[in-house]
Amino acid sequence: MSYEREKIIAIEAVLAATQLCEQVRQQISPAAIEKKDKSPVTIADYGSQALICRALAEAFPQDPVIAEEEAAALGSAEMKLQLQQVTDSIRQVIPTVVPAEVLNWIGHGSAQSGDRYWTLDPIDGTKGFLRQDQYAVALALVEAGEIKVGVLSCPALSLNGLGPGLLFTAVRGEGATMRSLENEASQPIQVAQGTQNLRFVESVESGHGNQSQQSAIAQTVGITAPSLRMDSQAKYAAVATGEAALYLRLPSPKTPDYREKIWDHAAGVIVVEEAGGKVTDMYGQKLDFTQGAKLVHNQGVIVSNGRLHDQVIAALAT
Ligand SMILES: Nc1ncnc2c1ncn2[C@@H]1O[C@H](COP(=O)(O)O)[C@@H](OP(=O)(O)O)[C@H]1O
Ligand SMILES: [Mg+2]
Ligand SMILES: [Mg+2]
Ligand SMILES: [Mg+2]
Repeated sequence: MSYEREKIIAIEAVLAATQLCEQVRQQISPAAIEKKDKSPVTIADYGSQALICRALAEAFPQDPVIAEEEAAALGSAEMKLQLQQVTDSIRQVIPTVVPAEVLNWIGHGSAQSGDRYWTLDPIDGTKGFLRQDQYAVALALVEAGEIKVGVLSCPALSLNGLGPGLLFTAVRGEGATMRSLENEASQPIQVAQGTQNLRFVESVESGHGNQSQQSAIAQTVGITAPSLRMDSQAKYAAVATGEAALYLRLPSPKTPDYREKIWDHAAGVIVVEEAGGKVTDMYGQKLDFTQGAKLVHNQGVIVSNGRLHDQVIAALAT
């Protein structure tokens, strides 16, 4: 089966959402709203989710969407001003939009499961976005547990003389490509083949991983360079393009029972796999995208150029 239409709609939606995020980031310094779990969210997270969910609902009305943000949080009485700000940010794209529609579109992303579903992170790396650092807009299509399409926009990323602002796309069996956000011309990407750029990437946020264990494992497999710390799924892009050989995300000792969210990985995983790399959990198991919003059967995420993978899993087992 061809996924051409899915790819085109996903790219168009992610580009529109990226533009909204960049406008929010550049016009005003984005303010953080605190969610129930104490993590931050912004006007741009909600605006991005609304735009992408609207596009998916229109093009693929049967497809469930499992997205990060919740309409109920933005729809409460004390959030009236923020809902208006989200609506205003969307008005630049859809002049007639009203707040109730915005809430409906965001709510379209509240699916819990599906055999064929989309998963969306409207802004991945919200903490990076707030620091004017790396962030991503990440959208993927999953069918029967297999990621089929991934679109990953990294508005603050520069690589190989392109950017800032890169878009990564992958379709299962068709390879992965990269282009600048401004220019449609795309080029195939590949993970590092030899020993060039023998370094690893990890989160900026120390609470999203185990940095001391990550350094120790990297050293065990022969990586002596200090880590490149980056917010968001831009880390997957770094491995997919050969900028880094490895991305390590081991469970934080502060949150040992944390389970990774599917939208934090799906788009990045297919981009790396189609660029020739490998992704598993810390035990070498495939990430299981059949269990709803969380990767309940997996812990830790190891992303590599393939060549280093078995060594890393072996080092973690000792
Ligand atoms: N204790 C934890 N361990 C691992 N990931 C966590 C975490 N708490 C939050 N996260 C996730 O880490 C993501 C950011 O990853 P990174 O640190 O690689 O930039 C967040 O995505 P959002 O920013 O979309 O909320 C959030 O889902
Ligand atoms: Mg979040
Ligand atoms: Mg995220
Ligand atoms: Mg997010």
